[in-house]
Amino acid sequence: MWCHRLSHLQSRLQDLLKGRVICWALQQPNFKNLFPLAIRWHHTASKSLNCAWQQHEDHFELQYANTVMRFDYVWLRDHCRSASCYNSKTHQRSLDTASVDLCIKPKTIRLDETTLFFTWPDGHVTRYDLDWLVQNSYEGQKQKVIQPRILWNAEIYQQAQVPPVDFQSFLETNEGLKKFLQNFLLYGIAFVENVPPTQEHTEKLAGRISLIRETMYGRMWYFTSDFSRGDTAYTKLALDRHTDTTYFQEPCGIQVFHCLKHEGTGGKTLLVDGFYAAEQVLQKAPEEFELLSKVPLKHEYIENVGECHNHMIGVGPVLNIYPWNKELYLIRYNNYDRAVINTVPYDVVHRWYTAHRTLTIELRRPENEFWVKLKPGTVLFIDNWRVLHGRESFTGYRQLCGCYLTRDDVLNTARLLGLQA
Ligand SMILES: C[N+](C)(C)CCCC[C@H](N)C(=O)O
Ligand SMILES: O=C(O)CCC(=O)C(=O)O
Ligand SMILES: [Fe+2]
Repeated sequence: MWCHRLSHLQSRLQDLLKGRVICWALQQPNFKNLFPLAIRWHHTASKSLNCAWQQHEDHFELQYANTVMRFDYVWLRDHCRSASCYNSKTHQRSLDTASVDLCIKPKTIRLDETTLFFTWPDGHVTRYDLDWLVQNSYEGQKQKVIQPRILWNAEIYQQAQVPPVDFQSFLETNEGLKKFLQNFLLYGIAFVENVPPTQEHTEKLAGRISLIRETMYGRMWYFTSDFSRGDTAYTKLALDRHTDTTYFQEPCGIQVFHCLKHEGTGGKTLLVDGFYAAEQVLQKAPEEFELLSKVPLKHEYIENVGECHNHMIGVGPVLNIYPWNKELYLIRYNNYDRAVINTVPYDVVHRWYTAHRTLTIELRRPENEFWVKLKPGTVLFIDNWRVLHGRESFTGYRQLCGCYLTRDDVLNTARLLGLQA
């Protein structure tokens, strides 16, 4: 199962390398071979509809829209959309699933046009629209594109010439906002220009797409190299590529940076697409990719500076993938904040270090590094679940403001504007 998925991803790496949009949908297995030939199928009267179904002992099988689907009877009863089972105003289930007999089977099944009618033993009737079943079945879902992304290295990103969105159009038009979010979803980074260089305007910008995620650093943060907090970010030192807040159970979804002032040298920002690097690992060493996605580790933040006392711990693997389709959705990579490894037995930990090295080599390839000098007026949004950031050491006075955003609310805004997220 795992190997099947890996080879499928590998075969599309050529596309990735060219920086094209990729789809993460699984290949559909050939169900035809799974069934004996002597099955009595119910076919639709109209040939054009091209639908066939049959009632098995423990499941219902449907062929429609070039998809072979199998449904469990409890699942079917649980997804009844009748007025007594489902509130279509609130989109919430009213049916108590625990009241459904786990051995339930329909008494009768009938098809009328494009609607299936199931009559259950107690006389309750459920209707299913055929298209609804295709869209909501496991098999139908697997064929869907999940999140279109353009994985990038420096050249791919620069050649794409993604235009920054103007402050006014971002704030005042849905087109501007949508364009911005589209770029953000595709690349994991996006820029807004001509922003008045103040904390208030940065906050206004953030509020347009999401809720600000308040953390122990505050709601909006505003920092210089004064070591006011117990973290290297508050110094002039260089910071290697990393994602932030790896020590939260759910790392912050989005990071917003606005450089309000810099009188000095250095201080360029480094950006690296973590998903691009992970794909390289998947291609070159699939078993290492798998290990990085399976071994949980702790990250930790211990602070005792002045009035600030914090101790945060987050546990999870470096690569987080959805179990049902193996889509990578979150990279947790911060070598500064990685805690003592005590969740991994000795015979696995060495292989883990090897896998971590492979990923680090990919993340550090100069061709994967996109460097940019942040200037007052330009606000950078970073998908902290995908793109790593870092900075060059610097001299002089440098002032950065920004905030974290809740990921759910950014995606909510994107969906409301009609984007796939
Ligand atoms: C952005 N801001 C300056 C507020 C916080 C910096 C947090 C730094 C921490 N080591 C981490 O990577 O999470
Ligand atoms: O100073 C910078 O440019 C970024 C520092 C950093 O990594 C952070 O604040 O999360
Ligand atoms: Fe950071």
